[in-house]
Amino acid sequence: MKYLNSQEAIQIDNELMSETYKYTLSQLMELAGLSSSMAVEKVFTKKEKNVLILVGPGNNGGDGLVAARHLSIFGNKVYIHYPKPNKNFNHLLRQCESHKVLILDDLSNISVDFDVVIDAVFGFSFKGNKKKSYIEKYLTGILIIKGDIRDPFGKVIKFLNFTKIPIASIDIPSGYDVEKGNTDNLFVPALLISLTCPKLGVKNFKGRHFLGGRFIPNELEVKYELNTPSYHGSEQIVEITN
Ligand SMILES: NC(=O)C1=CN([C@@H]2O[C@H](COP(=O)(O)OP(=O)(O)OC[C@H]3O[C@@H](n4cnc5c(N)ncnc54)[C@H](O)[C@@H]3O)[C@@H](O)[C@H]2O)[C@@H](O)CC1
Ligand SMILES: [K+]
Repeated sequence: MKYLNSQEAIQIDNELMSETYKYTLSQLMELAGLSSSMAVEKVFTKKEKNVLILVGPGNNGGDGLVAARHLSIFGNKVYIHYPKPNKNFNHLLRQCESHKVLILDDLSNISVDFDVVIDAVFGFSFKGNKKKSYIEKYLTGILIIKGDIRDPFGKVIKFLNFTKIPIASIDIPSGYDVEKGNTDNLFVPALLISLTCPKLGVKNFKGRHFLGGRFIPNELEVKYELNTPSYHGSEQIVEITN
């Protein structure tokens, strides 16, 4: 199967929503979030789990909001930490609320015993700024997160780095370089749900790895030589084995 570079991931996303293929973002996000929630259910089999979802500012965060709704509908107790709400996704937030998803404002003082934390902070549009963080290291002598992640998300990635709760990442672990991967020695998730196709940065990922987002027309599959594994029957996810 092909592993996408950042340019290809953006290009395929744009093509899906072009005049040729006419998908809307809402449709793609619904399928991305649904498949992510199904992979979490498959791997974390406990009933009525406590699930925490860390929601970022872009479309990866939107996938997280959709997953939150489905996981709640599946019978879990779902909380979201959503420090910078995106007004484009107000409808998704309202749907979460109406499906009893709770909002957790503060990550520093958690009283719930979570079974899994879902990383829906950044996807394929994450940009680190190495130069600035190396200057900071030179000035302070300390380098905790080298990727220069702007707050409030610096704190969220720090939480992922230190937590003992198993992590499930949507599309790519947040803070990883989309092409070079975990160059900053960040957390390693137990589960990864790649959408469309995995990104180059997770080529050496060793945990449970699923492909989701079953929306690629065959013409695009052929054009980009994706060679994705076949989904079975009505399944929305397929496990990738190395
Ligand atoms: N075709 C696909 O595969 C689909 C992808 N979707 C999702 O969309 C994601 C890509 O979404 P977007 O392009 O909106 O971008 P992301 O969700 O990857 O993140 C962009 C946001 O992160 C912020 N950001 C980037 N670098 C930062 C830094 N160093 N510090 C702080 N903030 C930073 C940006 O300001 C922007 O708000 C994919 O990874 C996937 O999860 C789905 O929603 C729909 C279909
Ligand atoms: K992510």
